[in-house]
Amino acid sequence: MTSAPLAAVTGAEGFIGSHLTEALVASGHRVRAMAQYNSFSSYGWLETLPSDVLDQVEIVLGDVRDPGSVRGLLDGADCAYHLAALIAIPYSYQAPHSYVDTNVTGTLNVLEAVRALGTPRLVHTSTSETYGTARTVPITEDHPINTQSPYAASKAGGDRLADSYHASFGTPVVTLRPFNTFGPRQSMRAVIPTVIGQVAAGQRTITLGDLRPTRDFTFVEDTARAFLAVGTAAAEQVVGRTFNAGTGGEISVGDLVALIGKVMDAPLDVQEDSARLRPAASEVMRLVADATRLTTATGWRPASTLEEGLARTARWFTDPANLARYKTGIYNI
Ligand SMILES: C[C@H]1O[C@H](OP(=O)(O)OP(=O)(O)OC[C@H]2O[C@@H](n3cnc4c(=O)[nH]c(N)nc43)[C@H](O)[C@@H]2O)[C@@H](O)[C@@H](O)C1=O
Repeated sequence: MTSAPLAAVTGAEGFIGSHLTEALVASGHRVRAMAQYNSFSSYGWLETLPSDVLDQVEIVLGDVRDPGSVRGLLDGADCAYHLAALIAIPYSYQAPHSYVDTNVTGTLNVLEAVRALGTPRLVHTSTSETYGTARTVPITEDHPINTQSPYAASKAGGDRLADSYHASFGTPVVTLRPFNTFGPRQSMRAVIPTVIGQVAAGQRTITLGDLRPTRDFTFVEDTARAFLAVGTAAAEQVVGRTFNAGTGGEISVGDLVALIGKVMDAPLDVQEDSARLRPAASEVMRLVADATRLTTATGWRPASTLEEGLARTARWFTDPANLARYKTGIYNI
């Protein structure tokens, strides 16, 4: 009897990582999940997954900045999914060294472990932010890279390392470039949970930063399925390639607020807080995915409309049990 394939996941305790862990288990994988040690001794969102999922998950403490723990995580894995990253764009203006340590050196450590161990496949996580403000929409993978924040630069640095390892050593890496992912368990600092939280608290005037940027908001279960699709597709379809993952839909932040109001049955006004504005040349004004390459190679298509995803997200964030978890602070990852 052959045992279930083993997937090693960095960042498994985070927002997208925890959904990917569930999707991997549902599709018959065992998961070895790296959780970062912190003084709360928490395994982040992994702790909240149902026990029939956790039965298939081995949690190991580690940190992508530590080459030894990355190697231990990947040892014997059939596929590695590298999602651990610092992700908040505004904080990257304050602490750029931390972003390079985790997002660039951390990725280098994963690539080195894959090379040393001969891991059959690595799925590396990029971001739509690497494109900067779109010159043409929808954005294909051939769009120029234009990094407008230290965060985007650190992610592009990891992407370039991944490309160079494929070219130099034949490392079997696939790069997935998710557009704005949202859903249950997202950090309360992201725009959709911010608005839902304000509405749930009874506010009808919503205070945000810039209302003009447009984004392609993609429901987290669709993003998780995109990871699984590139992790399991035939090697010749995906290895050495970069794939956008997004719906192709476009909505401004201002119109998004109105849509959340519709979904939550609460007519909303919106006001701008200048303290929340990003430096003007750093804000990415337009991001919309062309995911044709991913659909052609793997058959992936988004299953949720924005409205359906928002409704599920609003239901989750208005459940007091879920909100209470954020009060500890340790789930804000
Ligand atoms: C793809 C990308 O996705 C995420 O980055 P994000 O785009 O910052 O995500 P978000 O959903 O919080 O913002 C969407 C838009 O909304 C604008 N916006 C206005 N006013 C507020 C506001 O008050 N709060 C927030 N959070 N955003 C605001 C903000 O300026 C931006 O234009 C990260 O996961 C990142 O890791 C990543 O890679």
